[in-house]
Amino acid sequence: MMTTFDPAENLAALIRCPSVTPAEGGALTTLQAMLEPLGFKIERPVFTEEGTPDIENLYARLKGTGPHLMFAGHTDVVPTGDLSLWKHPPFAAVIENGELYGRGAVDMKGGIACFVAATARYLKKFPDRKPSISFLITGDEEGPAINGTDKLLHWAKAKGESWDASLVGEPTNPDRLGETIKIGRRGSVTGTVTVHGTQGHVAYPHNADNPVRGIMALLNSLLIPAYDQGTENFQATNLEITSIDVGNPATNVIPAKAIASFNIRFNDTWTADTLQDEVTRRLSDAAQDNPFRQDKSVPLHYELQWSERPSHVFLTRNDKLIDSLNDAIKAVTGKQATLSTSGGTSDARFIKDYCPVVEFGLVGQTMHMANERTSLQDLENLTAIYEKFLEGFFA
Ligand SMILES: N[C@@H](CCC[C@H](NC(=O)CCC(=O)O)C(=O)O)C(=O)O
Ligand SMILES: [Zn+2]
Ligand SMILES: [Zn+2]
Repeated sequence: MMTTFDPAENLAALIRCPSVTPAEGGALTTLQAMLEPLGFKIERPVFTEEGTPDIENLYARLKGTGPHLMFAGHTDVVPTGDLSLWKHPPFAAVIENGELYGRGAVDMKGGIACFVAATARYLKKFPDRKPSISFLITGDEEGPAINGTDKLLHWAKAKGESWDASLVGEPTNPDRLGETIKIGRRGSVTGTVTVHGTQGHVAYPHNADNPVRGIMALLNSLLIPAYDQGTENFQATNLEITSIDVGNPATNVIPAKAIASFNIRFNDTWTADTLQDEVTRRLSDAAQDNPFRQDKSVPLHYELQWSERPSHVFLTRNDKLIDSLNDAIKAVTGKQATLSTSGGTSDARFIKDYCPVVEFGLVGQTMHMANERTSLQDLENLTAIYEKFLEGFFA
């Protein structure tokens, strides 16, 4: 039987499972082995959808009386990237100088490890209480997120489950534990622009049509002017160009086409639809008025494609939940957390339709990077915060 009181041991066991989306990698089995001895009943539904990988998920349920708290998160992790950049192998869970290294250490196997340790400690401290707790954990958050939390919530509700509150353990703190609670997230859309030109000799550009000249003006129009100045609850909308590709190894050939991808994180000035309309309009205007193209008699030939389903902007602010979480944070760290909607999106966007939800986890500085790591002290403190939160929730 696993001992689950130590968050660092829990995290090390989870990190040793190479669960890069969509692989389960043993992570859910390891979590199951931690939760079963605590009295949880475990189910492992697999969801499928054409065109996406099958995904394993886990729903663990401790039936009790009173309100029902859902701990939510994901065991899948992003790829390691270049292994030579890692000080320690990404799935070895090495501890050095009080820090535990490994892919998923903060995003977000660390949060799950602390959920488990806090629950184990709480149950030991109050053996006569019968709290109602569930773990809703997916293996598809970092990927398309189609066979994960969204379907798991629907599946559990269809079985008669309902929740009074949810705590998501994503790494919400930028620098220090206790700084930030997330109360919503920006939206996200991803697009690709392809400009078709005419390949030719670089010394005879009049016989060719250079698509790089075309795409420069299109991309410029996507960056300037700014989309907005930010709103009460959200940062300004931001577009990042993530790739520009012409597939051209030669220095004396004008390429036939240029392809660029971009991602926009947007605030509540926009919906995904209105933002996509704005992008379409900007591209159309820039295609007609392009200072870089020499022969403007031929219209610029380009196409725009949207990839993935958009993530919508949302707010989850629930003052009662925030106050009780802040009480726990203050008791452990002495800090009063500020409320934020910055950073990436999260599965709270699905949970908010079922119950009040709040997000709080480790320090996220190294998430998705080489040498992802967390301090052991933060793991202890986060466990203490979650335990205090449980005490308040079930008081
Ligand atoms: N591609 C997926 C969702 C991807 C979610 C991902 N979230 C994070 O990295 C969390 C970071 C944070 O907590 O700030 C993202 O924002 O890209 C989909 O579209 O469904
Ligand atoms: Zn995450
Ligand atoms: Zn992530």
